[in-house]
Amino acid sequence: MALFTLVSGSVGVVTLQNPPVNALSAAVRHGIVDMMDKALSEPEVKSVVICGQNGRFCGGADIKEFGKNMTGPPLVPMIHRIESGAKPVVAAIEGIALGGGLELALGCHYRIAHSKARLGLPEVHLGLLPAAGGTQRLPRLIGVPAALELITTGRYVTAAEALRLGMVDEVTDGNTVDAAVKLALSVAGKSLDARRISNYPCPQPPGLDRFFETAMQQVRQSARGAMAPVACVQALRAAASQPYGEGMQREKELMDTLFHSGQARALQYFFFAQRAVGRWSTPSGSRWDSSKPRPVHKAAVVGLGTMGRGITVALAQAGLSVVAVETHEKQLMEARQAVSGMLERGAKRRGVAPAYGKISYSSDLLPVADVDLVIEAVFEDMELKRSIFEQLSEICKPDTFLCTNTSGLDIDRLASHARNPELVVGMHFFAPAHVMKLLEVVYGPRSSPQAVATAMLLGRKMDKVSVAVGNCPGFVGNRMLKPYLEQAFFLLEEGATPELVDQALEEFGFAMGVFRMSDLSGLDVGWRVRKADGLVVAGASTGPSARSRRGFRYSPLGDLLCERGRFGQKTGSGWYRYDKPGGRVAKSDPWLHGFLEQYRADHGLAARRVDQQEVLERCLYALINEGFRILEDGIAAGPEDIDVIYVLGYGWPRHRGGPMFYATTVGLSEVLERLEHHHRAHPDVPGLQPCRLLRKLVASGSPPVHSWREFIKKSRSHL
Ligand SMILES: CCCCCC/C=C/CC(=O)SCCNC(=O)CCNC(=O)[C@H](O)C(C)(C)COP(=O)(O)OP(=O)(O)OC[C@H]1O[C@@H](n2cnc3c(N)ncnc32)[C@H](O)[C@@H]1OP(=O)(O)O
Repeated sequence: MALFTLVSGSVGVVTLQNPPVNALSAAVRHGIVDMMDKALSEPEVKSVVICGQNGRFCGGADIKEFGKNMTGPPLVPMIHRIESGAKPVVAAIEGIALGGGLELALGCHYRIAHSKARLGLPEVHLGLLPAAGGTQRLPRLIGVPAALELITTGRYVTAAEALRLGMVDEVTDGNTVDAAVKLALSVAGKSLDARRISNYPCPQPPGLDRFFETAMQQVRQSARGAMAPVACVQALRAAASQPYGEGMQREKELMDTLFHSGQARALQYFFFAQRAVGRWSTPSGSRWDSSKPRPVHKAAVVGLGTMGRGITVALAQAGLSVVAVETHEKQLMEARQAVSGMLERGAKRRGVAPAYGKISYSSDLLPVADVDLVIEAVFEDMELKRSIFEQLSEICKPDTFLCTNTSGLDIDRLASHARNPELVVGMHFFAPAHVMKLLEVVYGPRSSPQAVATAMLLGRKMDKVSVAVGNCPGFVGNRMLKPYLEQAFFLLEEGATPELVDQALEEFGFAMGVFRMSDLSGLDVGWRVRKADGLVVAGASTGPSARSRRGFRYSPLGDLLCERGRFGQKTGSGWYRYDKPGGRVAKSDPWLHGFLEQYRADHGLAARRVDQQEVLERCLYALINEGFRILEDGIAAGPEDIDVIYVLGYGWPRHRGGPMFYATTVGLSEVLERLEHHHRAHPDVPGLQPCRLLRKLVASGSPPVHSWREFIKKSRSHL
């Protein structure tokens, strides 16, 4: 909806009304068209201001309408009517002007922004491009290179940057609508010829062809198979090389393809999934809307290794006072220096002062006595963590929340060493913790709803997407990683190479294949876990038991590399070789290939041809199958939780929506059939045995992903 009011006798103010973000739903578009007709036709109206209700200009097209039958006036002619009208129109931008909202503002003749407003064209994150003239007007206004950067990244800019770039005419700290009315009064009756952006020539970057070739190369490289960024470059190229009308036609053609694509569906699903995870629930009935978080003003981080440092920075940047504890003096000094550097770089990027003063450092635990919440981030060792929890229980206030950054240890066991087990939750961050968006909040059977709610909110404050998950070995992310890694090892035994497996996964869209990733994070991490699980048998053996544990197939390949000191990048060799310890560029390693051949010979394994499709099916479907088990077990409440964890924490390509969404695009019955096929070929691999929930979903006609939560709830008692 849109409201019309006449202000100061001659300014028509059109207010968009569609909480919470004044998205351009069909009703809003109808409202704008009607109110603009009124403003342009009524003689007493000399100029117009467009603004949004509740301090938010406009969040763009209504994403909830996509994928449905689109009705109502289309955006392009609506914006054209505003631009070509005879009366000056001023956009009063408060809060946000995003996507179609910014395109609407670009169709206005003047733009005033509040100093706290953010502007951007984020369509690329939804698998789209700004197709209401954004790709044609923005480069005409701010130049091709700046427009290209904003449109291909979807980055939001502050009002100050928008002013510098020339996107807005004025920035105000005061009342934006009042300032816009004042401007509207002053420009009434003046010529609009120089204010219609579509009439501007598009400034040509020098060496047009070369410029776009380079841009296209860079975008293709970072897009990892996503179509929208590529289409954005194509639309910008049309803006730079064709008249406005033809550019608009090209924009439309590109949008028509994107709008109906599977990638757009996946990315739009993911947009809502990131928000859905905030509405968490647990099997015991705790819920986001009935659990009140407690305020956290002061927090402590215990253990200042890589994770602890990142967590300290993220807490300080969120405005909390932090006590950072490291008992080894030398490491404390190093950590202090590293944290200061991270704060400085972060502050520079965000254009604010570094939050040095928020952090106090200590080599003992005593200063944590008055904090509201502690995050323990020491070495992944249950005994060590147990002893810290016991000490914290003595030192801290009785109501202090005790959180652990474990990536897989038993939260409930740790809680049993705390004075108040109900105040214990896991806060599993991902490295680097001040950068990565994901936080797994792990609740044990004794965690109170308030502890979960507090950790979830704290994560949001730290600019993370928090996902609540239940307690089990590996939680959600690492638990699903296990069958994925296992399949990759088995494929090597059967004839594949790390290069072949990684190439298949990277072409699928992963930032890194499984072996390059394993080299980066360190092979010793998994080795330690397998040792703790009693799976590692020292020394190479070739008997029938060498490749079997507890009656199931097991590959000792990772263990054998670790025994040889090949821990990955840090030691200069792992599944690949590197120039030096700490080197980053993975090179194919002839030693490794020889080692695999010898291994197969020792174990009587005949190498066979493994193709990319088999790599994807074995690795990804095994991972997805574990995802279904996690849903079945109630460890994650819905598929959105799993998908958010995998995209934000494990490099799953966003344009494929996450593993559970991806399964729906393949077809659940196809996933089931291929798992059955691979399980028949490898009956000693339980990870390939389709789980009951998957079978049940297929038997029920493969209902859409958004209905799984309800489906699981209803069928849990029968599973
Ligand atoms: C073939 C021709 C077709 C023509 C199609 C025309 C295409 C037009 C291009 C576009 O405009 S696409 C949309 C571009 N806009 C965006 O991508 C905005 C995305 N939103 C955000 O970045 C944030 O939501 C925000 C606006 C900055 C607000 O952030 P905040 O943290 O304050 O709140 P949220 O929890 O994110 O959102 C609150 C609530 O609002 C819902 N929502 C947000 N934006 C939209 C939107 N554009 N359409 C519909 N709904 C929106 C969001 O989902 C939350 O609701 P929920 O119920 O919790 O999910």
